[in-house]
Amino acid sequence: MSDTLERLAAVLAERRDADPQSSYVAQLHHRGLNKILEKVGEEATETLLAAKDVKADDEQSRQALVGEVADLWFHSLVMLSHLEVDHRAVLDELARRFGVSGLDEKAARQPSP
Ligand SMILES: N=c1c2ncn([C@@H]3O[C@H](COP(=O)(O)OP(=O)(O)OP(=O)(O)O)[C@@H](O)[C@H]3O)c2ncn1[C@@H]1O[C@H](COP(=O)(O)O)[C@@H](O)[C@H]1O
Repeated sequence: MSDTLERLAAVLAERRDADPQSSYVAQLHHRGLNKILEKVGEEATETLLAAKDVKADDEQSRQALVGEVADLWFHSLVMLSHLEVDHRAVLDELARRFGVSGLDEKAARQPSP
């Protein structure tokens, strides 16, 4: 997965200066942050709707969710690239959190009564 992310992130970076007529990603960069955020929001909503439709014995509904999450991850990567935030910082943050229980992390954040 990480290799695919690396390769995709490299393409997204190249597209920052590409011709919007010939590339969807260049078109998004050209249209600007608001358009990119609109797409992220749209894909997040489509992900929620697809997730609600998943049925255990229905492979088609599971694949539909996979497709929507791929759209969401893709547009989130375009957003990071547009803002020049290195996607590896997100991977590093997940690695930093690895093994730290969400419950323990939350308890450490809350002031004791
Ligand atoms: N992974 C993707 C990818 N996933 C989804 N999409 C596009 O994202 C869009 C999804 O938006 P919608 O379904 O809402 O489609 P739409 O209604 O046409 O979108 P809007 O008119 O609202 O903008 C579609 O056009 C998809 O083709 C992607 N476009 C590109 N990539 C990757 O990015 C690379 C560079 O793409 P280009 O910049 O187009 O060469 C490609 O080689 C791929 O690896």
